[in-house]
Amino acid sequence: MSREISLAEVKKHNKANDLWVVIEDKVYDLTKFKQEHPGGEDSLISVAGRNGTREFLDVGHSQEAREIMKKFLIGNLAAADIKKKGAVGASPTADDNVNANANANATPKQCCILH
Ligand code: HEM
Repeated sequence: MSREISLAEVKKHNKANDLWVVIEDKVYDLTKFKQEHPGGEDSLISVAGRNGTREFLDVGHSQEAREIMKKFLIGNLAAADIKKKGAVGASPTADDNVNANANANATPKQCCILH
């Protein structure tokens, strides 16, 4: 179950009879589940082909619901699409800093006599 699926791919499955949803960076095929969903078909159709994490969490789904959803997991949201979502306020990681320092040490100091 480690298939990577892009958001663009998820968007193609945005219909009642072809219904994929992203929840917490995982992709679910809920086409067959929608008739069984205690919250009704319409709620799932309303998030078809997109990220439904907020809607899913707003309901406060039970642990039982979380068990059921595992059966419909088809893959993980592609890393590139996860990053896009969380890009706000991004700061350099510790690794970036280590590399920056390493480079600073490795590179001879520039002469500023012309500036
Ligand atoms: C794989 C995904 C999902 C599964 C397995 C699932 C399962 C369930 C289950 C078992 C319940 C009964 C209450 C509970 O046990 O929490 C429920 C209720 C409900 N679900 Fe979902 N659900 C899923 C996704 C969603 C999404 C994406 C939405 C909204 C867009 C949604 C909206 C609702 C609503 C509105 C209820 C009714 C809550 C109530 O009656 O108070 N569900 N769901």
